[in-house]
Amino acid sequence: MAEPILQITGLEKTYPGRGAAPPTRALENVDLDIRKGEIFALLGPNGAGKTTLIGAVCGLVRPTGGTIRAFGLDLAKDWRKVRSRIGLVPQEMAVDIFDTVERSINYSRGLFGRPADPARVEQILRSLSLWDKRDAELRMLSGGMKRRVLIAKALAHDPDLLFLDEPTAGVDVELRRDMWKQIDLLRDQGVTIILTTHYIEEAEEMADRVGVIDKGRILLVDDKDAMMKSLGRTEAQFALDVPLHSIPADIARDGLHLADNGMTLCFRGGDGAGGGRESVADIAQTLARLGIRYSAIDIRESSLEDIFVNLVNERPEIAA
Ligand SMILES: Nc1ncnc2c1ncn2[C@@H]1O[C@H](COP(=O)(O)OP(=O)(O)OP(=O)(O)O)[C@@H](O)[C@H]1O
Repeated sequence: MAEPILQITGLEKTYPGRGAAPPTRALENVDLDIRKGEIFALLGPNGAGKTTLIGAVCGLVRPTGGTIRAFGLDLAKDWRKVRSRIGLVPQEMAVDIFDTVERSINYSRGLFGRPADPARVEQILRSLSLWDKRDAELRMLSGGMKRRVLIAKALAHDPDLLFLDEPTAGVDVELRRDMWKQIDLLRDQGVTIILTTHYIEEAEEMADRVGVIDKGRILLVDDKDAMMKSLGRTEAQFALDVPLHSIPADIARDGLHLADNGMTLCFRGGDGAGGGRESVADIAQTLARLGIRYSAIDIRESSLEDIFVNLVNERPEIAA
């Protein structure tokens, strides 16, 4: 197999403690390979280490251990070459706010050694609906427009690897749609994309692979579809007409319990590949045969969000 576009091995980051605060081990022995051209979603709760991981690859955070290789180069040795091929859309703007939109995009392009290319810059600005604002000072822009500028700045030097840190947190629907259009376009151009998101449905829709990180450790990395198949579950709730005091032996199985004082029969099980639905059909038929009536069945397949929450919650605490 071709060498991954990004190869992270044994990455460690411990932030030193300040005053009475102890040091924080933000990344613990992180191994991660990113394939060329994929969209990889990194999911994790607040403080999991997502921004630290991105920061380490983008040179904003100095790792305390491990190695990072990108494009076949060692980041520690060929820092400039590697960084010139990486784009980063950070969570917040940390730029000269008196600059104009166009100047700041041109600056970003020049920063990574790309020759001036007004046509390309115009294309980027137009694709993000920023062309009309090109002469506006950044400080005059709305929050949403600032986010668009951050994306434009990250794209200005045509990176091969793009990081988006919480790209759609707090943005309006229109910007979110534009953002995903952009990401689709970039994917078609062969750009590799790594994003962190709290909107798990977006990862579900867009990502090829998903990694779950919690407390500085990677818990799981898998193809999204495979993950949803192997960890997905079917959930069903039967709203009973008359309460049951116990589960009849004929339908007894793992994942079945009563709730609402016996008024709801709940099932959770299956394999995310249809097995759960068969069980639900079987339960429904048996209830009918036993003359146990119900007014409704509420059935749903678990989402990536459920899988993520379960993974993070089920993880045993690591002894300090
Ligand atoms: N500069 C810093 N100094 C000390 N501790 C830090 C620093 N930056 C982050 N941390 C700590 O490192 C841990 C990981 O933080 P990080 O920002 O990487 O998490 P995250 O997954 O990006 O969280 P969020 O989803 O809230 O952005 C947290 O415990 C955080 O408090």
